[in-house]
Amino acid sequence: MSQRPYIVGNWKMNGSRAMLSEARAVDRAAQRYPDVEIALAPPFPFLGSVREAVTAIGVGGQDCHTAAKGAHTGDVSAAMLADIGADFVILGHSERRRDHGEDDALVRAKAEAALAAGLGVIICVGETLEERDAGTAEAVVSRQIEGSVPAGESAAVAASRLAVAYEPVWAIGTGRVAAVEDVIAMHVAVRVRLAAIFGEEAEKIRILYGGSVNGENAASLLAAPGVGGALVGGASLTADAFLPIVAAAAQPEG
Ligand SMILES: O=C(CO)COP(=O)(O)O
Repeated sequence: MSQRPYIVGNWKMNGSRAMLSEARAVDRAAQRYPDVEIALAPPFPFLGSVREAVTAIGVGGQDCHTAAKGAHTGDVSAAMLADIGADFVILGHSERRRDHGEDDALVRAKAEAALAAGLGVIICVGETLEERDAGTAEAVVSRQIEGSVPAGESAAVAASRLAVAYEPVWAIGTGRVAAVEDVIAMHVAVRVRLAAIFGEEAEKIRILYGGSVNGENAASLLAAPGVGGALVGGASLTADAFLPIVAAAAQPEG
């Protein structure tokens, strides 16, 4: 894979202004890892401050609305994210699908809005434990890709600004990381679906793994064929926990 590995910290609904110091520490350390693309997605209230505090890493939101503006109390548009200097947005995370009833069609509409606003997009997919046990994990994830990826985009836009995060729901926040061979198989399934939509440019779309990634398991996950990076939750909340994952991405063979 030609692109740099992409290591993204999703702070979810965690943090305070005090965590700006963690973002600054990650940003300072980023200079040591020019071969890794590093980014953080803080909660909306802190997004602007983090953006102003860092220079070497990307900054993104955790959601956006489908509309550019209007009467949508509590929502944030992709245009607003772009306006404050955000680089990307995470869309369709399983926690939003669960907490806010987001379905594939809505995720796709948000992705279209975000790409139109010039942002990068990370679309999250992943099966539940019941679906994995029933042997339907690949079918579920293929269906999510088909439904939530903006197929009308040009392959060139997808190749440069779209990423997919495979995050098995049962591995998120549980300490139970997926087996490397399962991660490889799922990433192949995602890639096949993306290739059906975008043709050979789909090779360039980064597919990240997410779910209990930490400094110990990152090297073996990131060395797996087809794994273009990691979407990290709990271990992204401090620079001390996050930077070993970045270091593993710089030398994935460990
Ligand atoms: O959901 C995740 C990232 O988006 C993964 O969270 P954890 O790393 O806490 O398991």
